[in-house]
Amino acid sequence: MTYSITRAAVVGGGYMGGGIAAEIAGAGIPCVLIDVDAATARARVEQLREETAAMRADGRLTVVRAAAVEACLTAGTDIAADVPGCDFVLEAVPESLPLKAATLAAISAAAAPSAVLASNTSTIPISELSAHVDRPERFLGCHWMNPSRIVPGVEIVPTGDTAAEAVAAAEDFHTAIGKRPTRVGDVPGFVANRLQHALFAEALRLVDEGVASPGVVDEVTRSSFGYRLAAFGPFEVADMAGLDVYRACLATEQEAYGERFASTSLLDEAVVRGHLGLKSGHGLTPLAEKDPAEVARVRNAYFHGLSALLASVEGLEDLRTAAPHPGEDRT
Ligand SMILES: NC(=O)c1ccc[n+]([C@@H]2O[C@H](COP(=O)([O-])OP(=O)(O)OC[C@H]3O[C@@H](n4cnc5c(N)ncnc54)[C@H](O)[C@@H]3O)[C@@H](O)[C@H]2O)c1
Repeated sequence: MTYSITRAAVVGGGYMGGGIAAEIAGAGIPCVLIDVDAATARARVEQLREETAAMRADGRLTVVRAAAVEACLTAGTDIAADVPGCDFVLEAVPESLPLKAATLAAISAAAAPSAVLASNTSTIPISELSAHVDRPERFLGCHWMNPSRIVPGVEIVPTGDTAAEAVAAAEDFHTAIGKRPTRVGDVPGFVANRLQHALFAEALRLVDEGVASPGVVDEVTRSSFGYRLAAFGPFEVADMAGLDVYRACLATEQEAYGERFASTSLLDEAVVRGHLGLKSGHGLTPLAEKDPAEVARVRNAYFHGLSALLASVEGLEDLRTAAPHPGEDRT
């Protein structure tokens, strides 16, 4: 039987937890927000209600969703009082192992045995946290992305102990509230942050080596490969560019920068078999098997749409213009 989530709690109502609680409530599921104390939770819920009204006024939220936030989002008192009646409890306190361990232990002690418990940790392996809950079979990672009220992706991270039913419940729940859950393995940083942080670590090295300033790294990223990433993932991009091309590029970079740029057997074997991506009709993703003209048409439609969108977003360029420091005379 499918596990039904009819009442949820989010513990830690900060930047992420507040938005997550509002999203759950916006889908019509009663959600209680718990923070360090009742007054903090009340203030945060009030702020989320104001944010919801502003989003509604801007046309970025439907009347139904805004009304659901109003009706379903409440401020809690504490874990012991509010967690027992919930089927799903998400921990979203700051990224500190001891703090998360203590919070999860308190949640676990208060929760019904059948409740699904989750952590929104960005990088801590879920198996390290699962030692602090009584029922590891009901515990997993549910990693939302920032800003949580808009970005659809949620990484679902089971451990070796998580029961299949709890994983299915978390996936069904996130789908039902309008998110795009994706199951991934339990490693530090999971998939999203391991990729993001690899990019950031390399960006730091480029600046450190004097190759480019932070502003130049950002501009190159935005104006080149960053353009693609909302529509095409790295494997699809490689299939479009040519897997032999990517392998040759990696070989040059491996020679210069070492093992972190090494190819793997997945890419090597594809190239040896002549599976070079779109140009050979076989690659690492279904996109490689599509009609190249159709891929180009869809890709270009997306690029043109993105160009128009970027040009239409008011204030975007202002974010990149250095503002005078308070008291600084720029006249
Ligand atoms: N900020 C991001 O972009 C982002 C994105 C994805 C995931 N995350 C993860 O989400 C989690 C929360 O991050 P954040 O950015 O929302 O942090 P935050 O500092 O904005 O919010 C943390 C909240 O937890 C509350 N809190 C602290 N101790 C508590 C306790 N003992 N009991 C209850 N509440 C407590 C704080 O008062 C605060 O409201 C972290 O694990 C972080 O890594 C963050």
